[in-house]
Amino acid sequence: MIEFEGVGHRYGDHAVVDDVTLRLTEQRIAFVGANGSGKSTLARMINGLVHPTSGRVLVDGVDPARQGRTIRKRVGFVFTNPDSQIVMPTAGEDVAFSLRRKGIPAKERERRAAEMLARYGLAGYEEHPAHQLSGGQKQLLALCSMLVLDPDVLVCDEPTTLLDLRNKRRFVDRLEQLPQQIVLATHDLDLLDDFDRVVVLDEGRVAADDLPEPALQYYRKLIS
Ligand SMILES: Nc1ncnc2c1ncn2[C@@H]1O[C@H](COP(=O)(O)OP(=O)(O)OP(=O)(O)O)[C@@H](O)[C@H]1O
Repeated sequence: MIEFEGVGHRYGDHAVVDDVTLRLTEQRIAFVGANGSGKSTLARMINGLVHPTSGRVLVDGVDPARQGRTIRKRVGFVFTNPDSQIVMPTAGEDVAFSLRRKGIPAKERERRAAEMLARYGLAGYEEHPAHQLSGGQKQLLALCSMLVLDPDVLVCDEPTTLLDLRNKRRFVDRLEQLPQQIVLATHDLDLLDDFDRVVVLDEGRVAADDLPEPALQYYRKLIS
């Protein structure tokens, strides 16, 4: 369970998140809101990339602001731009690199990397230069490199912005099949029909928190 308890965040005098209290127990949760409404800031707090300036966040009782290393083993984060996440020259090496601290022999790391790539539509791409993959393939590679670590929770910050419509759909279909709890910050409202819960943010506050249909209806009115 992910808990936000009276969470606020300020940059200087500017409050970008203001008194957010949420208990997130559902499997598929989305944060939506206008540009600058605080989606990324909240999402980043779940794995300790950003710390609250007031209140606290707990993930299964662990505070990411205090136990960042522990939390990052349990919470995987997929960024908007996969180039910021891809660190190795080839796709296979990139996925295998994630496993470097697990004490797994090199051959087994390679095998697991190939298996993960195959599962996400990148079979045979082990030797492919990672930076020559298409935008959509890079998104999938970033996802593979995260999922190979088998996190409990997956936080995705606008992971579909570089994808065409078909790949957006595919990406979200794949997310939906995962056993992990997923928190997705997104502007792609059409992808959220099957989500369990949509939290609408407005100027750093929770403006609506509901099933996708009523929450998105509220949001569309808010921005019209
Ligand atoms: N490092 C920073 N320093 C100062 N202000 C920041 C910093 N990071 C974010 N902000 C501000 O915090 C506010 C919320 O930003 P955030 O990225 O959480 O919004 P968002 O809802 O994810 O927006 P978008 O949809 O544009 O990605 C914005 O006004 C942004 O300018």
